[in-house]
Order: sequence, then C-alpha cells, then structure tokens
Amino acid sequence: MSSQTSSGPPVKRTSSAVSPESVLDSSNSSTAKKPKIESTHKRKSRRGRKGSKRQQKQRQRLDPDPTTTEGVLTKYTIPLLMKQYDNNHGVSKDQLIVNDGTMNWLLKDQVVDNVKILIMDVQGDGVAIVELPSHPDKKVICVIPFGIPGDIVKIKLNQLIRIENGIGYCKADLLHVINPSQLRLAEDQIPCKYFGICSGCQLQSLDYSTQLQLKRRTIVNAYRFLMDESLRSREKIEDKIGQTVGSPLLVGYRTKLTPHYDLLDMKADPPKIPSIGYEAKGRPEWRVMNENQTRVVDIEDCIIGTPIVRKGLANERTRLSKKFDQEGSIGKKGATILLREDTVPKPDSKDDEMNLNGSRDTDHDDTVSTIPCIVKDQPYIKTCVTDHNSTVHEYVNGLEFRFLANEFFQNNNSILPLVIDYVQKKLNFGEGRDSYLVDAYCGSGLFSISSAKSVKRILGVEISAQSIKFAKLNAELNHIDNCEFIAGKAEKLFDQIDFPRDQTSVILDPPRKGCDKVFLDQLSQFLPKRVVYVSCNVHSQARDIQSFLTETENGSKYHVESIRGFDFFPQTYHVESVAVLERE
Ligand SMILES: C[S@@+](CC[C@H](N)C(=O)[O-])C[C@H]1O[C@@H](n2cnc3c(N)ncnc32)[C@H](O)[C@@H]1O
Repeated sequence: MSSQTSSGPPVKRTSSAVSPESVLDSSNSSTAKKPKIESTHKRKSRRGRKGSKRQQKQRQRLDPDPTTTEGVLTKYTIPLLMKQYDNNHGVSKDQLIVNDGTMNWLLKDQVVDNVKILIMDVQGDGVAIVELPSHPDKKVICVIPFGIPGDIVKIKLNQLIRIENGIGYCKADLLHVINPSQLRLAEDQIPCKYFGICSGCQLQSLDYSTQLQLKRRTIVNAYRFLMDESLRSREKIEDKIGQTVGSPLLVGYRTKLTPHYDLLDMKADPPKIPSIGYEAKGRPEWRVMNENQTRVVDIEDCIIGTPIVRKGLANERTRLSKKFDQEGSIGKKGATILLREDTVPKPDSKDDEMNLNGSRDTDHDDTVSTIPCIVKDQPYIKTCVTDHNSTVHEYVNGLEFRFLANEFFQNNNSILPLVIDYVQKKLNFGEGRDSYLVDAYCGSGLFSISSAKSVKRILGVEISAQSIKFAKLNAELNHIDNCEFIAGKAEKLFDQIDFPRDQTSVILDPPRKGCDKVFLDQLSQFLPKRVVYVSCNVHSQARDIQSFLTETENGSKYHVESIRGFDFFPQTYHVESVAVLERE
C-alpha cells in the first residue's frame, strides 16, 4: 500500500486500529432501540389516508421506513453512534446540533479539518461526529460519502437533515484525505477514474476481502436492527450468518447498465450536449476535480459493465454526440439509456450479422458491435441491446433464458451458477423427483427452470404478465414440462396449489420492499417443509422473517437454518441475502 493520496503531500496512515470488522461497528447494538415495524402495505394505507403529497413526503423524511437505506441510517446507525459516543467519550448528546430550522444556513459550506471517520453506514458512506469551528460548544453528525473508518479527512458541510427528536445530521463532501485509514487502498489501486465523483460505486477504495466482510456485517446489523433480541438469541442468528460468497468477476460483470442524462443541459444558451452517465456524488479534491461538474457525471466507460455493455456505452455516446451535432438535441424524452447484453448464435453470413439486434459502431462502418463467445460448444456472439422491447437471450448453466430487455433478470451472470447451486442444495429436494417447488416472485423462471430436473412439479407466480409469458417460453425452450406459471400477486398461488406440503419447498425472491403480510400469512398456513428467501434488501428480509416466525399461524414451527450473503454487485454496497427456514 502506498501512503500517498492523489493530491497534496505524502501522508502517514492513521495509527488507530481499524479492522474490517469494525468498519461498521455494532458492538453495542443489542441495546439499540428497535424500531416499531409496520408492514409496507400498512404504511402505505396510513399515508394514503392523511395529507397532501408534500406532507406525505415530509413525514416520510422524518419517519422513513426502517428497511430503506435512509431508515437504517437514521433509526439504527446514528442512534448507535450517539450511544457509543456517549459511552466512550463522555460527551452528552445535548451537545449535538439540533435542527430547529435555523442551523442549516449557519453550517452550510463550513470547511472542517481533521475529521475522523468513525464508522461506515449501510450505503458505504463514512459517518463522523464533527466539532464545529463556528459553534465550539456544539457537534454535528456528518455523513461523508467515500470516507472510510479510520480516515482523517477535510470536509465541507452541506445540507442539514432533520431526523427524530429534532436531531439533525449533516451531509458533507469529502474534500481531502489528510491521513488515510489502514483499510484504504492506495490511489493507483482504485480501478475506476470516476470513483469518488460518481454515485454508482461506493467501495472501490477497499480491497475485495474487506468488501465481503463489510457485506457480512451489513447482514449481521440488519438482523440486529430488525429482529427482536429474544428471537435472535433463541435462533442464534449471528452464528448462522456465513461468510459472504464473492463474485467470480470483480469488474466487467454487469450485464445491464442504465446511464442517463439531464434534459436541462440542452436548454442552455447555446445548448450543450448533456453529460451521459450517473448522478454526481461529492465534490472531491481527493480525486479528479472538475470545476464544471454537472448533476450527472459524464462517464465515457463504466468498468463494472461487461465488455459488450461497455462497447455499447461507447457506441451510444458517439451516436448521441453525432445526433446533437446535426440536430442540436439528443431527444425530448427518454433520458435513460438501456444497455443490455444479449447472447445469440453466430450468424452464418455478413448480411445476417448486419441485421442483428444491437448497438452499432457508427465510427466503424455502422456494423453491430459483437464479441465472440462459446455457448454449449458452439460459436455464439454477444451484442448490446438498447431497445426496451427487444427480446434478450442469456445462458445459465447451459439453460437458455429469454426475457424482455426492460424486465427483471439478474444482472451478474458470473455469480448465478454459484447462487443456483447453493439455493438448490438448501431447497433440499428428496431423492427420486418426489419433491415439489413453489417459486414465488419467479420473474422469467430462472430458479424454476434451473430446478426442474430435480423435482416432480413446480408452480411459479409473478406479477408481470410479460415475464410469465417468457417463463412459459423458457420452459418450452429447455424441454421442460413440469413447470406451471401464473400471473398475479404472489399470494394468488395459494388459490390453486395442490402440492403435498411435506414434500414442498418454497423459494421467495421479492423486490426490495419485501413480502406483503397477506402473503406471509398464507405461506404459513400452507406450511411448506422449507422456505428459501432470496433478497436484494436484507433489511426487508429480516423484517419479514421476524414477522413470519412470530406473527403468523405456524411461524413458531420454523427455525432459521442459515443466512448467507452473495455479492452480486462488487464495488457497491449492495448485498444479496439468502435465508433458509426449516419446519421442525
Ligand atoms: C427480484 S425479482 C426476482 C425474479 C426472479 N426470481 C429471478 O431471479 O429472475 C422480483 C420479481 O418479483 C416481481 N413482483 C413484484 N411484486 C410482486 C408481487 N406482489 N407478486 C408477485 N410478483 C411480484 C417482479 O416483477 C420481479 O420479477
């Protein structure tokens, strides 16, 4: 590790001991106040009854859903930090800035030196308690994107946000790393030049093993926060949370990117071509500082995209730039660009190749850009699809999946074989295909079709009629005749299920908000042998598992068998969590 940041003189690393385990220290969390948890649909109807949209937004800001990143920050991380600070430093929380509506303009733009980052929040931002030069008797909690625990940094205060009990926390920009944490990688080891400016990735300045440990810690903390202490200790939850499984690809893994641009840029006088990329985050001097930084960072290349998606980004940027030169605009709507990898058999002739669906290289004879690959020992090619309504083809463990380009499909093809293998083991199908599988929130049938050979019958349910159409097609393409798929809300499956419960396993893979209470109640009444809950939001997963085990008819007959993270999105804070419930 080098001991130098990108700008300024050589610096010494901080001597304070910082282990990956303390990246988000939660040692006192068992005493943190547990939030009052309401299921998502209850919150919605409560909101629906009261007030205008503005009032609802205001209330949401003051009382965010505890399963959202803002909810975790304000209801768990900040109270925990205050408690630790209280204990360790003898500083009363009376000294913290209260946001009474007058403080915002006093704080804004203050530059503070020698700020020590104490912990990292669930979104990968550093959090510190900052002594204010303007108010020597006061302190303010600051959330500092790209700060790492143990860093000593220079920051600029930004917006003060009011949370529970009038306490405020301040968003701040990391201006300069004065003394880097032991965890921080040297500048030249950070893979992307936009890191620190672009909001897309949060963890590139940590090595991969630290990223994985951090993601396990996110899961541990989510269960500490959202599950009752008595249930946690009865279930020995923390002992059951395994090491997070890494992605085989650390960059070049994302089969879908959706960069966007700001239409307002074109309204300037004279109009200018908008930046195409991702939202800007922070205004760092510690990385490349662009004086004219716009709301969207202009990204020429995104290293987490697969090679063909990266090529697609370059093509689309050239195409839009030419369009702007000719027409003075790149369009009035559709400010998001879809780039999705498609894998198809290599066409026999050049003519067929010209007719392929995919982004074209307008700098080189307008041909569709392709990258050769091998699928099932045959020559295939990859293209980058940009049309939302195109059918996309993807191969997982030799099985073919088709789906609409703008519908859901997992975005990291490299980790899917590991996840599918793990999930199938946990679904614990018996010998001789006498098991049954229910696939709730099944999308275009990834888990069903991957499991079809091991079970007698499968029933999948999914709210998107388009995805169900493709799930049926995918079963046919892979010569599978024991899967049935129905369109509708997940609970619809209980209307028609006739599987023997003792031989049935259920896989759930809901969207970020998690499951509805009505679904969990019916799942419990159905009483399957096993439940494997795959989630892209471990906080809603923890809430749902707490609710299933303690509030549903048969919940007490289940116990948590294991919980394990899978890193679908290296370099970002996201983690996918797979929890397994087993009936006694
Ligand atoms: C995270 S994706 C999982 C898809 C699939 N398991 C896969 O891996 O490809 C969640 C899916 O749930 C669907 N969905 C959202 N709300 C639903 C509901 N209430 N009932 C059934 N499906 C729903 C979405 O359309 C989406 O396809």
